[in-house]
Amino acid sequence: MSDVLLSLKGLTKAYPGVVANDQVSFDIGVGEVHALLGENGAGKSTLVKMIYGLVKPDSGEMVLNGTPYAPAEPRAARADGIAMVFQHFSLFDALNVAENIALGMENPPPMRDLAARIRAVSETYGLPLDPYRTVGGLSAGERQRVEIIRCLLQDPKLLIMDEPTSVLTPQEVEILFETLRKLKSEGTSILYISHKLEEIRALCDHATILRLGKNVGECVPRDTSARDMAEMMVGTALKTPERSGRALGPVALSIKGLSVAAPSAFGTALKDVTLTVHQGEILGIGGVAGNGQDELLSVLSGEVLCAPGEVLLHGEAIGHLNPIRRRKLGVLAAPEERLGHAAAPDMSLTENALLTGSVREGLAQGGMINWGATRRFAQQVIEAFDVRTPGTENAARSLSGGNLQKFVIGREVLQDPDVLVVNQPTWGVDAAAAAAIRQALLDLAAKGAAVICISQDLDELMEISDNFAALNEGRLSAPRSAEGLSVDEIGLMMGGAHGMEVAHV
Ligand SMILES: Nc1ncnc2c1ncn2[C@@H]1O[C@H](COP(=O)(O)OP(=O)(O)OP(=O)(O)O)[C@@H](O)[C@H]1O
Repeated sequence: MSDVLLSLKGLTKAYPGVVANDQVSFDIGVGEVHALLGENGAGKSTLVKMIYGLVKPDSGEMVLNGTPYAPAEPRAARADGIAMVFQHFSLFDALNVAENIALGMENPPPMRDLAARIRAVSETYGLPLDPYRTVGGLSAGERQRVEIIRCLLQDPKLLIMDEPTSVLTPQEVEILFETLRKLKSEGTSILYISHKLEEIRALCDHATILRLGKNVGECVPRDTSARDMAEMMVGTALKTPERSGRALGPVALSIKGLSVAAPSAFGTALKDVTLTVHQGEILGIGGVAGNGQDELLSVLSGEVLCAPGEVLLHGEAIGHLNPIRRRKLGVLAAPEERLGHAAAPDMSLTENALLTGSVREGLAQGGMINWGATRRFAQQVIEAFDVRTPGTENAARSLSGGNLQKFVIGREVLQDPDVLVVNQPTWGVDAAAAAAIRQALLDLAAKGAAVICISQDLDELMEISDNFAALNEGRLSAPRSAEGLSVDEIGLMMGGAHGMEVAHV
């Protein structure tokens, strides 16, 4: 094996009710792309937060380049050559790229010099980016480039990436991988967290697998099948979602020629959207993030209102009805942003269950909340969707990303919707849980519900959809039967790579 850059020895970190990392040890080599795999809640984020100085281990030690390493804060980690690109970007929409990058620097150089350095790094690493563009106008992939370039300006020895490809198109993933391969060839090590096992097989030299906070094995991804890796994470054999033959019923929900102005300066206007979904149908809607997905969900859920006849439910006009009134009629939605939109981070799971469940589950009557029933409903969601948490009174914020996602989807599915609209239902969810969520959507459709599944995961859409349409700059393509649709055809429906340039590394 190559020289060791970072050695983790017996790292342990406990939270109330759960040992997030239990005696985790492994080495990351110089110039190695090392994958960190594990189910939701296995402890991956906790581990990288310890490396990046955001969380202090209860016990154990780290050795960086032969020297004891115990960063008290991220600034210390950065000074020692550790950089991290987070799942959620922390950028200011109203500022330009260079200004955003300057904000994160201890001693930013004059703007012109910084812009020149950004240009140089972006050219060297094949990540085209104009330093003077306003961040609010950038696609998700371009925003990620800002974060990556911010890291590369520090000349890191170890770059940590948490789920970097979940916001990218297939073309953008290729560009990112070229960049990472170049970094590796220069001796930079990369610690790479992802649930996308085929991507790990294509990119990573080595993988460490965590289960319930423990290191349960290592493998060479190239020589291990995705299925075997998934089974190592879960400890049992994996089930592939099964779709039973379903006959589609009458039209459940429809929109005809709907145009809606952009909700904010950086939002997307919906343009002449026409959509029909039948009872028993899963309509998959693909597209690159930021092409009107949130806006479409808001129009369907009732967060954004329109003229009554612009949205029809079983032929009845509902465009003017707010989310509560639509819920009463059976139109439920689970938005993409789980912390802050789908769930209130500081509220308990019980309180979050009440937020969307009160109407259909009868949890509040005559102005009084029935907390017993609410708790039972939250518990039911936890059990049915295998949400790993100590209990219903835990704050939504304390759940790992994937577990909160399971809660958010489960909470809607269990309310027996007539029409369910979901956006990125398995975002950040591990393979086994993603399969369970997809199966739940298929089962719901099999019972006669109409499901609209907005997602950037094309494999997911192909696995569960009956019909497929793509959103591109607020326009929805005509739907096509998902059966036999090729990736190239889908790419064309999505409008290509959204102004992306091919990397010239
Ligand atoms: N701040 C916290 N307070 C309480 N519990 C926490 C906290 N952070 C993490 N945990 C718990 O520690 C465990 C490990 O969580 P972690 O976020 O590290 O998992 P993960 O492998 O990154 O999961 P995912 O793939 O879903 O992001 C989980 O059970 C989680 O609920």
